[in-house]
Amino acid sequence: MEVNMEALSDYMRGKYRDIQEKVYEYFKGRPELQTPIEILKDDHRELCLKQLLGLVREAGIRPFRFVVDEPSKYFAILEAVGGIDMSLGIKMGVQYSLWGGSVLNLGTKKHKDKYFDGIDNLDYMGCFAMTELHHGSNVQGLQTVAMFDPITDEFIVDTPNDGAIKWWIGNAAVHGKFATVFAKLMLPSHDAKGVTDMGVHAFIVPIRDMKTHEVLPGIEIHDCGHKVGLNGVDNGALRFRSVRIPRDNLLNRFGDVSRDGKYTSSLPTINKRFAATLGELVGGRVGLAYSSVGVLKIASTIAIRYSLLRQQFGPPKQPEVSILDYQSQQHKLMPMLASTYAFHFATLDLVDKYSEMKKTHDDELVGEVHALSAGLKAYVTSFTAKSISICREACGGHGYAAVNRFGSLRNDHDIFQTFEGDNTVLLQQVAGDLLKRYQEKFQGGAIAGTWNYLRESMNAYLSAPNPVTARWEGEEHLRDPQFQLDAFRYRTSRLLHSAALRLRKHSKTLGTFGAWNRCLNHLLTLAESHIESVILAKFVDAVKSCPDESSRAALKLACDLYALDRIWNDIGTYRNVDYVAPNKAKAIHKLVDYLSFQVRNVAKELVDAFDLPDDVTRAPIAMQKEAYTQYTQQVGF
Ligand SMILES: Cc1cc2nc3c(=O)[nH]c(=O)nc-3n(C[C@H](O)[C@H](O)[C@H](O)COP(=O)(O)OP(=O)(O)OC[C@H]3O[C@@H](n4cnc5c(N)ncnc54)[C@H](O)[C@@H]3O)c2cc1C
Repeated sequence: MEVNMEALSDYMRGKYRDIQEKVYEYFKGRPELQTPIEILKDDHRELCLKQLLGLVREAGIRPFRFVVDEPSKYFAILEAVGGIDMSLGIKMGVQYSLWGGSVLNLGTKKHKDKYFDGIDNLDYMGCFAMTELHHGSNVQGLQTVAMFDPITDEFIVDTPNDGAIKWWIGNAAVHGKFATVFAKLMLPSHDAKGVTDMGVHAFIVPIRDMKTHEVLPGIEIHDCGHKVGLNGVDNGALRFRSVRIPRDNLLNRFGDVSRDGKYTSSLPTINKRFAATLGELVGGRVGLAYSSVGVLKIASTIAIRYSLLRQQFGPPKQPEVSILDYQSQQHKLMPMLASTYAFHFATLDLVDKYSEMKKTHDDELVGEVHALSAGLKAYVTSFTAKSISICREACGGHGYAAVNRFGSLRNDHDIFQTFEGDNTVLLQQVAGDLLKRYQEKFQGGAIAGTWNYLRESMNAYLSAPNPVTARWEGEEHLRDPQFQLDAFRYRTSRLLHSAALRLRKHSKTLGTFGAWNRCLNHLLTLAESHIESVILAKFVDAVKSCPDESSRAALKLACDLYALDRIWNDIGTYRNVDYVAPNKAKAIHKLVDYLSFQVRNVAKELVDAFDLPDDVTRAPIAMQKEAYTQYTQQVGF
């Protein structure tokens, strides 16, 4: 199959390739800003700061203005910067999406006026201090307090016990001047308790002197130390002892305190305010899902370029064959390549939806972006984390040389599964959301947006599988997107329906919490199944919309492989309920192997279309010219 490379690259490029190229060009021209393979933690942190300063002050790329106004552009910069050094991507994310984003999204005009320029030009380096030693995922369990003092018109921020020490806070150990601190807002009251807890709010707390950079009185900061990866980011732990901040430092978009100590909010309950506050922070998740695809592109590009080059064994008296010609290598790498494409389109769509949500604040879209960002972040980052190890192994011994990148990619990316919401916790939000929609459906309500498909597939599920189609095994049928989508959706509907029944049954004896835990693995499978369905639907659309015929054909191969590989991975489920008869299961398996072989034949083109220059992939074994020579030179020959 001949693929029109220009057309395919164009289709994949997206609107913001120019700014990504500007990032690549800048770092190409500044070799002293390249992160060396071996670097000490403290040097890495300083280098990472220099990289960020260079990007903003020298290259003139100012990401902050895009955080709210043009998020797609912001995420494109984030992806490119992450390709330079993932620590840089995360440091930039801490500065602009977390610290900056909290000021813009949780604060009001007075905060924007006061802090925007300093955050933008990096004079005001800042932190996002949510996690505590004892509480990460359970944000409502945070214990830091901010007590209002009506006499001085200030809040007094305190760490009441060791468990409440803020932990893991990016930019805190060395560079941060400010922190957005999440704390329980306490107001003095006239009842027996003497205080009222208004729930978790965000406050701007200066942590270092603007001129001397000394840590301010009442604040104690320690370094969280050397980490498994991302050592260019200075994560620190903070303790507050009666630190006074002006009342104005409360980020007061969702709740405010007046001069005389009265609390006002447009939202009626602590839970609603908490949900609104956390809801404003989904941008971080969108960014991680999107950047994780960027990492997967780099890892799969290195592994596939090398697998095309590398030759081992062959038929007797004939030249050796490329290792990508082995079925086992195709099995490791081709479904991964297909998934990378699938995730590319799904996360681009998420970014578009997020940008739209930021403009319209439409309620339906807000709900959709929340569930989708949680699901995609969890699903994609888990997949990428596993894939990097597969890539390393697929490249044999040379995959283990640090210069070929898999070690740092794996170590730096690993934590994507945990921060901005632990994946297991996020998937539960997706499952909870699906159950809510399910109940709404049975109460006669409408199912819209991403969940739309459940309307039909739930009905299909509730009637028995069709014994005739269960036997259809022709390639045309198996490659029909309708069959693939129906199969994915059938599985989700089945898991959803059975989860709802099981939860109802167990909650009678175990209560809601106990029943949820009893069904937890089932619920996680449900969430993953839903996300896979959403991803497939986006991929199918992307194939259809591709204007160039040859690119469309290559994408269709990848899409079919993505779909059938997933069905094959879960074939037990389909067989158990006779959705797929034995002959069909066998045909699916054969077709997955055949499609892997077909995708192998366009693997070079599919990888090239990611358009990652050699100075971004950087692994010598994956250079597009003279890879072996560059590799030997690397070690000194
Ligand atoms: C490098 C790094 C940088 C970070 N940067 C920041 C930062 O700048 N600011 C900030 O505020 N925080 C930051 N964090 C903290 C990060 O957000 C938290 O680590 C994350 O939210 C997870 O919380 P936890 O570590 O307490 O994990 P836990 O919640 O304790 O999770 C531990 C395990 O328990 C499981 N678990 C927890 N709850 C459930 C449940 N309900 N059901 C099933 N399983 C469950 C999880 O799946 C996980 O496997 C950072 C962390 C790291 C490591």
